[in-house]
Amino acid sequence: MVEPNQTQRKNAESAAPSCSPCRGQPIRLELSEAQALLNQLDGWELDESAQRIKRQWRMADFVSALKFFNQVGEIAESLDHHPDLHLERYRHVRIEIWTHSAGGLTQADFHLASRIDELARTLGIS
Ligand SMILES: C[C@H](O)[C@H](O)[C@H]1CNC2=NC(N)=NC(=O)C2=N1
Repeated sequence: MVEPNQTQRKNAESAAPSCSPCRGQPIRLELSEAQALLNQLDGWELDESAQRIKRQWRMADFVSALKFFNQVGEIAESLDHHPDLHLERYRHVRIEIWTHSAGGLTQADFHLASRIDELARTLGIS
């Protein structure tokens, strides 16, 4: 299958209802809704406040971690939804996602997380 280019992907994402919190009034999820969506992801968990989701990976090395973050950044830009990226102790990465404008979790966070999972699987780091 031919992969869509960045513009095609952006157009497709613009039509995706899961990204509406990025553009309109963000709808904050109830805890039970967030937990149900969390169950569909690989390795993500709620943080202590239950207002964010987070996942961590150990990369091969520092450069691999930076490359991973660059690719995550491209996904974030295409969705206009941006995660908090942490790189500590040489190769330990942690990503936290929440919707700033909602002060908590929305569907857009889970959509972004699933795209990051897809990338991680492609890179063989899941
Ligand atoms: C103007 C722009 O669309 C908004 O600031 C977007 C950008 N990326 C974002 N990312 C996240 N995680 N939450 C937001 O509320 C958010 N808002």
